[in-house]
Order: sequence, then C-alpha cells, then structure tokens
Amino acid sequence: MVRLENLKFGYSGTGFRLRFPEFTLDEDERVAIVGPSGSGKTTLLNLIAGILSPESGLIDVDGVNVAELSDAERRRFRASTIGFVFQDFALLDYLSARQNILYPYRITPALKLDAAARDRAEALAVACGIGDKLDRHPTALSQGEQQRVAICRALVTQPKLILSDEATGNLDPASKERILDLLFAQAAEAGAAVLAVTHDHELLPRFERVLDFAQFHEGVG
Ligand SMILES: Nc1ncnc2c1ncn2[C@@H]1O[C@H](COP(=O)(O)OP(=O)(O)OP(=O)(O)O)[C@@H](O)[C@H]1O
Repeated sequence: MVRLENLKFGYSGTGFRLRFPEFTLDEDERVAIVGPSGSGKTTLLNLIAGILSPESGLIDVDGVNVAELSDAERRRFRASTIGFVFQDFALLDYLSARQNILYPYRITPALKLDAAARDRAEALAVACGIGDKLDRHPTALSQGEQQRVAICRALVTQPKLILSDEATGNLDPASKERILDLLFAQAAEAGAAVLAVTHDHELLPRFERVLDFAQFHEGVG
C-alpha cells in the first residue's frame, strides 16, 4: 500500500532533514510509529499524504507516485484514498461536527454524498460516543470530542490507507482502546492499511509492527 525508497526531505529554515532509505506498508497491515518529539514522525505522514513534497525519492501509495502528481491531483488522490487523523484535528469551526465529518464529500467530486455516506457518518459518530453532538460546532466540543470528529472524518470515506497522528492522544485509557478498536474494525472492513503515530506504548502490542524513529538515527538527521 505504501512504498518509500531513498526519500529525502528538508525544511528550509529549521534545517531539519529526514532521510528514509526504505519502508513498506502492506495492504491491511497495521504499523505504529514511535519516537522522540521532533524526530520527524508527523513529517513522514505528511510526505506520504502528499501534503509535503520530497526533494527526491519515491512515495508510492496504492500504486501511485504521489510526488509526481500536481497539487490538485494530490488533493483529489488524498481525499479518495487516504483518511488522515491530524494531530491538531484540523476541524473547521464554521461547520458542525456532522458537516466536518462529511467534509471530504464537499471537496471531492468523485465522492458521492449519498444516504449511505450519511448513515456511515452517523454510525461512526455513535460508535465514537459523539452521536448526540453532531449538530455542535467544534468550539462547543471538548478536545477529546473534537478528536473523535476528526477520526470519524478520516474513516467515513472508507479509505484504503489510514494515517493517524496521535489519534488517541487526548482520550482516557478506556476511550483509547475503544477508538483503536473502531479504527482497526473500520480498517479491516475496508481492507485498509493503518500507519499510526502514537506515544501510547501500552497500545503497541495491538500493532503488527512498530517503526521506532529512535532506532532509526542513521535514517534521520
Ligand atoms: N513547517 C516546518 N518548518 C520548519 N521546520 C519544521 C516544520 N514542521 C516541523 N519542523 C521541524 O521538523 C522536525 C520534525 O518535526 P515533526 O513534527 O515531524 O516531529 P514529530 O516527531 O512528529 O514530533 P512530535 O512527537 O512532537 O509531534 C522538528 O524539529 C520540527 O521543529
């Protein structure tokens, strides 16, 4: 589902550089990313999602080299193929929780906002414990509730790849397990792969593999 080869990326300004000789994520595989703050975990997810462009190297997602797409093509590809739970949620305050969850359908003509999509949004919200808060705007939701909206938005399109940046960070331990159950159940149903940054080491046994940026110093720096 994801193949990285000889990936090189640097931010102008801070001088942070990321180098990734090789990484593969199989279809329906679930891999956790751990590592110290500032080691490049979010940067890697943004590269895979095509939000950042590499200096060189291959980023193959579902058979497409995202680095070669135009900005518009990348946006469309991301919306139809990838569900991304952002670390800062990236919700739109002028939209209700329901409208935020269904936002991918607004911006991607190829995605049809039909009754099935609306039902899926509702069912996901109920499963996440925010079924009664769908008409509220993000400013009237707690951090944990906003996070669940972001998770529902990432899952509603049944993406083939789920990228999750600390999706359980603001939740209590029982909710963390429940949200991970939901994430994995949705992934299994859609045959999706999961790549999840987490600082919750107690969740790691639930993943098939762990990519540790701390043990990856020859590749990062
Ligand atoms: N837009 C940016 N411009 C310049 N430097 C950046 C930018 N975003 C991140 N960085 C720097 O790149 C490095 C990697 O950041 P990144 O967010 O990928 O780390 P991380 O491992 O996800 O950290 P955390 O666990 O704290 O979220 C950091 O040193 C950070 O300061």
